[in-house]
Amino acid sequence: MARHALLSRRLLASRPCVRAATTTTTRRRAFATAASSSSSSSSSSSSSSSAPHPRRASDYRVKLVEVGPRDGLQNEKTAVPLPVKLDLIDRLARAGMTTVEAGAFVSPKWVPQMAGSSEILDHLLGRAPASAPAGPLTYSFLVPNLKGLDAAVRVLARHPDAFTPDPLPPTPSKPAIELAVFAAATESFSRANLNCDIDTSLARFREVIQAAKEPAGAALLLPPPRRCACAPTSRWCWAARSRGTTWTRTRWRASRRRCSRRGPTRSRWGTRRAWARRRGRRSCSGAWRARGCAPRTWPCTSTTRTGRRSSTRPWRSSTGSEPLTAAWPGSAGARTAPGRRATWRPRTSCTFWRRWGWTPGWTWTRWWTSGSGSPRRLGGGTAAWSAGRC
Ligand SMILES: CC(C)(COP(=O)([O-])OP(=O)([O-])OC[C@H]1O[C@@H](n2cnc3c(N)ncnc32)[C@H](O)[C@@H]1OP(=O)([O-])[O-])[C@@H](O)C(=O)NCCC(=O)NCCSC(=O)C[C@@](C)(O)CC(=O)[O-]
Repeated sequence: MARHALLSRRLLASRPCVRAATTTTTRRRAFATAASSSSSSSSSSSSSSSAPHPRRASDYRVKLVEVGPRDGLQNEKTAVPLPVKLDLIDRLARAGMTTVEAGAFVSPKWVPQMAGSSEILDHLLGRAPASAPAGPLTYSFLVPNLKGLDAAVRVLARHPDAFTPDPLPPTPSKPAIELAVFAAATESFSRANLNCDIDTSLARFREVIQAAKEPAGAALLLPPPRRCACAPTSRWCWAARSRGTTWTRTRWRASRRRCSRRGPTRSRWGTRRAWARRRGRRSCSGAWRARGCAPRTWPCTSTTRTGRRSSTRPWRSSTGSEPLTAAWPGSAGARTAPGRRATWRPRTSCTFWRRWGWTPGWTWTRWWTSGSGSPRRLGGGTAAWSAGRC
């Protein structure tokens, strides 16, 4: 499944007018990282090939974001009833996920499956604490523009005391709510996905963030970028990054023109590498830094060994200046969609993280026993979905 990854930044919804010190600090740190790296990349000095940044244990933090209820279900052709979606979200929480992307405040004409995201957020905030999942949770929702932000803030304003304001950690009875804006790295995907070009989507990005800073209404803060990745050719980007390719704003623009003009025609790894070599082996991570975001999450969406090896490359070669977090879509949700294979089977994911010394905080057994992965055990089961009985 050819997946384009998207840049998305996380907006944390917090109680109206509560400012989040940690997020601001983190935000400064994230932008400082971005600023310092963009200044170093613009000087295109060889400083980047200087001694790698000493690794710290904290650099090996991996935050797994389960996006199944959004990315997995948004592709469903038949309408998935609200109880089934809520059941999936709760089962993923019981499986030990700490951040679950539960919906998207987008146009129902574009993504009909996400039409009920307001109800989902309403339910998650309005239910009795007794029925809340066992552990602290962050629920994340995509927001593409002001209209989506407005819809989300309306729900949040109805439950001002039902969620934990940033930067306080979520508690079992008070989840954290995260709103993510997202843009694409290629013009074609931006038009297909957001009906606008990248610059317009980034302008919308800016509008949403400025609106979020309005004193009135829920204070939405811009925390460090949560998800940042590259064009369809991201795998060769990671390879180039590991060779310490530096990046300048002009190079990024030139490469983006090339990227948007001609991506690799075939998806074979070798072709992409040759394509990348002919085009100067650009690394996208510097490009995103040049745009003011430090790559924090590399979606691992490849099931091939090459893909897995290349997706670990940034972690091996990372200067350690920013903790990388990993998000991979649909490990649970995609399996739940009948007939659709997960981009990464959860068992593979578990083994993969353990091999790299990370503990994903959930186990394959807990995931499976929670029933997140078997359509038959969700809500009324697949048959009910197709029959629309639920
Ligand atoms: C962004 C828009 C809305 C622009 O779409 P547009 O048509 O340019 O927007 P518009 O302003 O012209 O509005 C068109 C209609 O949508 C309504 N509208 C406008 N905005 C909203 C909103 N926020 N919520 C609800 N309704 C909205 C608006 O009110 C209007 O309704 P009408 O007046 O015609 O009745 C549209 O392109 C859209 O919704 N796109 C969907 C994007 C999306 O959700 N894509 C899937 C997620 S990204 C993904 O899956 C990849 C990822 C992240 O998973 C990465 C990976 O997997 O690797």
